[in-house]
Amino acid sequence: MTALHVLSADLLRLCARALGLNEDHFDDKFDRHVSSLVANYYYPQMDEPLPGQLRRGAHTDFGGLTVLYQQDNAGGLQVLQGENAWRDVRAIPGSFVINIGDLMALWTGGRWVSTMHRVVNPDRADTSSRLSIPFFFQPNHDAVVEPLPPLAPAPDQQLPETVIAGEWMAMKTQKLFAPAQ
Ligand SMILES: O=C(O)CCC(=O)C(=O)O
Ligand SMILES: [Fe+2]
Repeated sequence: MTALHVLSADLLRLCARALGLNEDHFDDKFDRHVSSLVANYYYPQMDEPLPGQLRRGAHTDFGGLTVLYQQDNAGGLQVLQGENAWRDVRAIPGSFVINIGDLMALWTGGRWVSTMHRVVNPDRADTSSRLSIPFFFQPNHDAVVEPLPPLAPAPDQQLPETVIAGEWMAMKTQKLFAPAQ
């Protein structure tokens, strides 16, 4: 957990530099970060999935950045490229996948995209399980998140103007666990 935090903090400094900011720009937004390390275990699919059922439905991650380990050679993770092209993200041994989360997207006025991703079902003959371990690097609960000057929201983005990080994450979590309509 410490190593993941150190890595994420390094990535955040790189993000700040890439945005033309001082590298410590995000420090006071993450000095009481509420990050989590999660293990996703996907059971072997012995029965045929229901129509439209995925191993993991399409979503964006809620927070700042995600550092994702996925089990070597398991496959299944896909990211949305453009409007409707899903692209496989193969596991490269010894590497992590880094996702931009909703709050980082908001900081950049939508110029950096909060990656829509999903996990598709294996072939019917493939009854292996799958493991992934994301580290969700989440800002302080009370961090105010809004587009960084001079990054006004890009006109084609449907992003809120400003959010409190904790409120945003609570709202997204509630939606995630809400019964299907
Ligand atoms: O299992 C994966 O590769 C992705 C997991 C994921 O997207 C998540 O936990 O938010
Ligand atoms: Fe995710």
